[in-house]
Amino acid sequence: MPHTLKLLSAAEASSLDDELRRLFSEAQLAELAGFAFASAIAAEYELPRYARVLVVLGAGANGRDGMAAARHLAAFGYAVPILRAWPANASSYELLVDAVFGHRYTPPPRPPFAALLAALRASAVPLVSLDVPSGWPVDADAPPDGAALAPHGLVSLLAPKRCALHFDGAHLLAGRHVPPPLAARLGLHPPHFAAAAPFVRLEGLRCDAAEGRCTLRADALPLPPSFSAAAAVFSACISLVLLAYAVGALARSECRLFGLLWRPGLSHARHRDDAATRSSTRDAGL
Ligand SMILES: NC(=O)C1=CN([C@@H]2O[C@H](COP(=O)(O)OP(=O)(O)OC[C@H]3O[C@@H](n4cnc5c(N)ncnc54)[C@H](O)[C@@H]3O)[C@@H](O)[C@H]2O)[C@@H](O)CC1
Repeated sequence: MPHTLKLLSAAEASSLDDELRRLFSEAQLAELAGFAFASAIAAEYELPRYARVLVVLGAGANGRDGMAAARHLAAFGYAVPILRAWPANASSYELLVDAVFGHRYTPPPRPPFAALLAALRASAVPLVSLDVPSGWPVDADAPPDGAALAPHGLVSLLAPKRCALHFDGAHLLAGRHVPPPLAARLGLHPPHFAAAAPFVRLEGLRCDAAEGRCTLRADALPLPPSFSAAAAVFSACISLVLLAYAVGALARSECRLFGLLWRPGLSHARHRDDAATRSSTRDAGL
């Protein structure tokens, strides 16, 4: 069964924020999102290929979480400098991280952000956006125009936003700190995350803008623990049966090779023949 992802509108994303702010402090939210974002980036943009990273921050919570992600990326071994302005050597970086706007952006961009988005758009360095590609209208039914950012990757936070319908690059989902009862109440329906991973790659994702939904191919998701345990037991049983069969076949072929094939009927017959031979030999006085 394919898994249908819940896509949040800007209003639904804001309600989720309000719920989370009742449960966590701002600092906790930043750390949880920052670590999850950084872990997803590190998995998709591995060291040493993407060692030099430029994280571009906005003034809202998306920028705050981007700052925390930058700190975690630095702890993972990436080189993430702290700069006050767009650097002259931006093209020498190996990865750009867009944490300018999240789901509370309303177009069009005001100065100085219009110039910043244009610089990000013009760069040939791979770009990954956090939660929302900055400048994309969150609830848009149509794909963004040609002047919008075209990120290589998108790491959605907690649930993809509606505009993700129009994104067809590498898509990951980060953050699993929505308590399950709250996720159920909001109908978030998150996919299964592997073990303790704070993110999941949305491989096999198919978004249909006309239907207004994104589905994940069932076989592309990590299996829930109960399924993987059952699968492990099942495959162990199959392996044992095959092994036993192979050992039996090998033993039979070895026996044949040395003329030792044991067949109950045959061995009894031989035994009888031997006994008959012995008694006739005795009778004959030999
Ligand atoms: N850590 C967590 O668990 C959570 C983090 N969240 C993050 O917080 C983000 C939402 O944060 P915010 O509500 O602060 O909003 P944003 O981070 O989207 O930024 C809003 C900021 O951008 C400015 N802005 C909006 N439109 C603009 C325009 N046209 N031109 C110039 N400036 C503009 C606003 O004045 C405000 O300062 C989410 O996208 C997500 O990244 C939230 O989803 C809540 C949960």
